[in-house]
Amino acid sequence: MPADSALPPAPDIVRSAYGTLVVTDLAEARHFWVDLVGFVVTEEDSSALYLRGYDELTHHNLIVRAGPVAAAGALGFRVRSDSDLARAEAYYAALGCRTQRLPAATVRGLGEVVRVEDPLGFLVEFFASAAHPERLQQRYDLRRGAEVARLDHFNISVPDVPKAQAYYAGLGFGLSETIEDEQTVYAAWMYRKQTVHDVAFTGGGGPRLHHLGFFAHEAHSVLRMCDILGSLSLESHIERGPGRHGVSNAFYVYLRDPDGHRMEVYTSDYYTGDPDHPVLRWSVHDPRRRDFWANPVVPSWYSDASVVLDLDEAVRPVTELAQTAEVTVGADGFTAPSPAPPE
Ligand SMILES: O=S(=O)(O)c1ccc(O)c(O)c1
Ligand SMILES: [Fe+2]
Repeated sequence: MPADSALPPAPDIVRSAYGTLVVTDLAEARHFWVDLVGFVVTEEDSSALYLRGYDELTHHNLIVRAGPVAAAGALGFRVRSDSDLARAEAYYAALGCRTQRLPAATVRGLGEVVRVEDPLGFLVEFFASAAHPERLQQRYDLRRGAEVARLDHFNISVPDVPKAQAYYAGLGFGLSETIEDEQTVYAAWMYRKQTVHDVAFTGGGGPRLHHLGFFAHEAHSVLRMCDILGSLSLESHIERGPGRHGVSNAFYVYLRDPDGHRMEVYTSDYYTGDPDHPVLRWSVHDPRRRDFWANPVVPSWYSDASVVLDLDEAVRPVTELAQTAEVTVGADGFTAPSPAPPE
């Protein structure tokens, strides 16, 4: 990767805005994401759903589209202006990445989009303009399920966390929290909007999408989501939690959709907008880091993630973890952690 100084200016990314999931049964997926979780349908046709949360003022936070293999498609970032689309093309070309400029409305509800295979192997899309559907922020009468407000973050599984951290730092992302020891950074959380993260890295085989994090305003929405699934004997969709994260301080639950794609209902993290915002570094030996009450992290949360597509819709090969695995070191409630080093 060329030194940052040799690169043209990076696009000005405002926030993580939408994820794209390929599902093998669209009707089954619609039941999960719309009927159960409660997303609003902005538009739909026989091949795709365009879904948004109740706070989202652009066209969608999630595209769910039918395909032969369950996989993650593009991760969508909002950029500040149209000129950032040209910046994105030049920036990624200088990184040696394949890019495409898509005419307006190629991605439903958006203006022109620059689609890129990024250096970590993920498909990302940059958009500056979007349609504004009906504003639903105060339509409490319509809210259902987890009452999802908007997309909050992408969590990606990567074989080399420091490489991912350096790449996103080059895009101007701030660092809010890490999990580390003297030898390794096991996970990191980075942001453009002024909260804990727009993107986070989980050490593991990659490129894979670990989860899409969706913000809800109230902790009771996390609990209500779990109660709804229990009432319907669909508790198998609940993978991890509910609980309180150590990192981010958010209250959370993780669900798996019918194809195994992971989503998080996430609420109550914190502000990171000051220029000197200090990084919070967690010891990998601290059992409270991933669940503040030290409830165990289930093994599947570390092992499972969604494969990702490239510009040609082919599934990307997965490179195995290239650093020490957190589960072999950390206190996760299911492995005997190695003794903490002497103080
Ligand atoms: O499990 S962690 O506390 O590390 C965590 C923190 C924030 C997240 O969004 C997440 O998915 C996981
Ligand atoms: Fe998350």
